[in-house]
Amino acid sequence: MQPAVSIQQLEKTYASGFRALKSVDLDIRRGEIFALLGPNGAGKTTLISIVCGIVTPSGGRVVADGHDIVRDYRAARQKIGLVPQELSTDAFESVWATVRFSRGLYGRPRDDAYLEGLLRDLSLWDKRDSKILALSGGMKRRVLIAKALSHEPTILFLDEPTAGVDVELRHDMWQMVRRLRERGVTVILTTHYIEEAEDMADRIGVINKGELVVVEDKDVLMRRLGRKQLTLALQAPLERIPDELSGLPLELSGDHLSLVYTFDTQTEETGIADLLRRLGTHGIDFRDLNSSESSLEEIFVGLVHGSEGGRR
Ligand SMILES: Nc1ncnc2c1ncn2[C@@H]1O[C@H](COP(=O)(O)OP(=O)(O)OP(=O)(O)O)[C@@H](O)[C@H]1O
Repeated sequence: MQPAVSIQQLEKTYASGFRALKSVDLDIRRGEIFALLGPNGAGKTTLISIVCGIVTPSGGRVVADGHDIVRDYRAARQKIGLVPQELSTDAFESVWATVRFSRGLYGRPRDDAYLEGLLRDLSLWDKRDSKILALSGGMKRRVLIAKALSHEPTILFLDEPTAGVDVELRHDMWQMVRRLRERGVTVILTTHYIEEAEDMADRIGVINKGELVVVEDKDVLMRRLGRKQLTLALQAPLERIPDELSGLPLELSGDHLSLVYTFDTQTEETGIADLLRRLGTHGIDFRDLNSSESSLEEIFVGLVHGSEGGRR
């Protein structure tokens, strides 16, 4: 099946000479929720701005729903909805006029029933006659989403959707994203909140300094890169790890009361049986043990550090 968005060798060097994207290749599958994760300045906004036709690429090619975003700009743009970080809309217009106008901009025929449903879904129906100017920040954000969906796009971009958003809106937003996916809409969101990607995404792409460091199914990413830690609560404080055990991935806690053993979830042999036997030989007794998995956050930090030395 043709991908919803196909990005090939995408390059962006700004007029300042800054290279914001370095040969990015990425296919977004139809109907998936894709999270583009990366620290500030990584190139997330640049990437989506190019796909949405706001920023001109310096090289490479992007095809959105079968349309080349440069050669076939209007057709491509009609398929795409963008919820930007900032509101740039006519403050003196009413909510209703704003979404109707927005739909018209993309050449879609008038469909008041669709727009009514959209505003109801976003709890904006009661505010339809209010001027944007008079709305609260959260309500303005909802208007941005309504505008982005006014022309029934098949691909929706959300740029940092929940930065500075209250819990209720965040909840409504995720419900809406799931509903959109059920209808076959592809959703691409950028975020630097790991939990957001962890909660929402089917796949995750990590971008750092203009390079796509990894693209993976969320579950696979967490499994592949996940590490586990086994913490042993000791019976008695241990002054230091015996030399014979120093080759193991073992750390003594600051209070000398627990040992932490780190192992890979991928390997067949965790080495735990061996560890426990050797601890026994050294007379190190423990009263409790528990294991924990690394979070996506730890994986992310590891990836970003790992890419710092150069290309992978
Ligand atoms: N018009 C511009 N001219 C020069 N450099 C720019 C321009 N726009 C962005 N940049 C630089 O490109 C880099 C990537 O910016 P971008 O906004 O794409 O990052 P981001 O990952 O979206 O970060 P954030 O989460 O902070 O929005 C940054 O270092 C930024 O300073």
